[in-house]
Order: sequence, then C-alpha cells, then structure tokens
Amino acid sequence: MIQVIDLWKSFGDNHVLKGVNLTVPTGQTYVVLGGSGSGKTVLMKHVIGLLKPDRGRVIVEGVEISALTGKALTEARQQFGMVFQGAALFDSMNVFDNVAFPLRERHRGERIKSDEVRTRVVEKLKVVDLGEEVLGRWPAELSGGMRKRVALARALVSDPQVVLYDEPTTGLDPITTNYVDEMILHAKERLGITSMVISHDIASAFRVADRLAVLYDGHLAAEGTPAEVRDSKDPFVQRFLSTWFEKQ
Ligand SMILES: Nc1ncnc2c1ncn2[C@@H]1O[C@H](COP(=O)(O)OP(=O)(O)OP(=O)(O)O)[C@@H](O)[C@H]1O
Repeated sequence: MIQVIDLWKSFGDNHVLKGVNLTVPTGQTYVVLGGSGSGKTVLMKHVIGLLKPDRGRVIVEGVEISALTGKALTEARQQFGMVFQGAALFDSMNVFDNVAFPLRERHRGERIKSDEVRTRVVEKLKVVDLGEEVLGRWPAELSGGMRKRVALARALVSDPQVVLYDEPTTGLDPITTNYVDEMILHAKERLGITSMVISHDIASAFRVADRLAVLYDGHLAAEGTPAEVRDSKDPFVQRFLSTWFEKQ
C-alpha cells in the first residue's frame, strides 16, 4: 500500500502540491493524470524519496519514506521497481545484463549464483511475454514496445511489491501503447503488485487504472474509480477528460 498524506511542496513562489492525499491499496493500479507542469513528477519523486515534503508524509508498505535519509532511504528504495519515461535501458548492456542489473546491485558484495540470476531474468522476461531469444540482444535492436517490456522485466526482477511507472506510454504509437497497457495489467494480475502510474494519456489511464486521480492546481481535482472520475462535476476535470472522450 502507498499512502500520501497531506503533501505540500513549493519551489520558491511556485506552490506545486497543496495538500495531496491518496491511497493506493495493495495489488491495485493507481493512475495520476494531469497536464504538463501539474506536478505529477514532483509527486512521484516524493513517493520514491527523491524530494522531501514541506509538509505531509509518504508511507510505502508501512515505511515512512518521507522521513528516511542516506542508507536507510537507499535500502527502502530498493523495494520499488521503477519504469522510467523512455524506458532508459543501458545501451552498452545486452538485455540479459540490463534485466540482471538491479539483482547484481542489490546483492553487491554477496554471492549470488549466476544460474539463479539467469533463472530470475528469464522468469521476469516471461511475465512480459519475452522469450530467451532476446537475452543477447542490444537495446538498439529492439522496438520501442520491446524496450518498455525489458524495462518492466528489469523493474520486476527483484520481486518488488510496488512498481512506479513514469509516463509509460508517452511518445508511443497506439498499438505499442496498447501493448504497454496490457503489460501493466498482466504484471498486476500475475504478480499481484501495487502500482502507481503518472501519465497524461487519458485513454491508457482508463484502461489500466483501478483508481485514478486528476492533479490540478496542487490538488486532486477528482479521485476514485474510473467511472467516478469520469462522472466528476469538477469543471477542470470535465474539460480535461473531454479532450479525449469527445473524440470517441
Ligand atoms: N527541482 C525543482 N526545482 C524547482 N522547480 C521544480 C523542480 N521540480 C519541478 N519543479 C516545478 O514544479 C512544477 C511541476 O513540475 P512536474 O515536473 O512535476 O510536472 P509534470 O506534471 O510532471 O509535467 P510533465 O507532464 O510536463 O512532465 C513545474 O512548474 C516545475 O517547473
């Protein structure tokens, strides 16, 4: 479970978050939608402890991330899987080494058997519907959708309870976007993970979310199940969603 409690953050006079409250129940996918500059990334950075709140708290799996620093924070952060915008694979490593990277980092200084690493890499590639034939391939040889799937396999390799997705579908064509949505749904169904997604892709958000929120002017202008958010009477939310739903 992820809990964000009365979170406030300003940069000088720029009051980005003004009392955000949300709860991501265990095993659910929660999408935070919002326009450019609405503060989605700032919110996500608080969840992973990269920013400290001016006020409020962030609690992930019972650990108050917002109160941790140094080694304790680094260790807590290793409990998360993260899928960054643009997939962000290491270009100089093949698929196997990319996916194995967090395992090797986590067990640095300890012995971890190479056949165990391989088993776990292959197992997580299977979750994202990739076979062993991709192990030796390089990121540059993969399509955008495959790169995203490798990035998710890497995020899952340490068996995290919580996965965070930063704009997973930005810049992808509609078919690849669908693929990525399915990958997020599969990862939830197959592994029971809790995930938070930040996005401005309304169609994708409504496909993957158990719950979603629309961030506007430092607050959640709407929050709830997809049906509840779609029925919101908030004028901004209506305007924001109409950019997509009126196209349907
Ligand atoms: N480290 C920082 N220092 C100062 N201002 C910042 C910092 N990080 C973010 N901001 C400001 O906070 C606001 C929200 O930025 P944020 O990146 O969270 O938006 P976003 O919703 O993720 O937008 P986008 O969809 O375009 O990525 C912006 O006005 C940005 O300039």
